[in-house]
Amino acid sequence: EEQEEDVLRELRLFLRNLTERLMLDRRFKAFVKPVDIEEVPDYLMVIQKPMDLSTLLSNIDEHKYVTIKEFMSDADLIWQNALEYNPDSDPADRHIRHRACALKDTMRVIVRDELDKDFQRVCEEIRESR
Ligand SMILES: COC(=O)N1C[C@@H]2C[C@@H]3O[C@]2(Cc2nccnc23)C1
Repeated sequence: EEQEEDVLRELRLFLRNLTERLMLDRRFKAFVKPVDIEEVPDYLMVIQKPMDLSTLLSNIDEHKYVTIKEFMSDADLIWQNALEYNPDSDPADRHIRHRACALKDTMRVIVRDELDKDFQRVCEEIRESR
């Protein structure tokens, strides 16, 4: 019903604002666009489900997410993939893992501090009703 679409519109506004803030943070530059498969030819041999902030933004606009949990499942792929593909002790790998951990923590803190718990529950009820 219309009230449900009002709720989902507000969720999309929150998710776009969150994603755009992450995209503007220079620590997360490596996560803004998909890893370039021409530059990194073995990437898809290691990573089954690539994800990046621009793809998250497209998914939001395509109404893919009805709950914060669904969004976070995709968003978590970004830092999980980075930890998996860059596991070595060399400085470059350690640097991107550090940024991946900062992305994980930053997302969670913003959601905890800024997404109302009752609003989250309403979104879950909509998902369960569909
Ligand atoms: C989220 O980003 C990543 O997981 N990576 C891993 C790739 C390995 C290394 O850094 C990345 C891009 C790149 N391009 C050219 C040569 N080497 C690299 C970014």
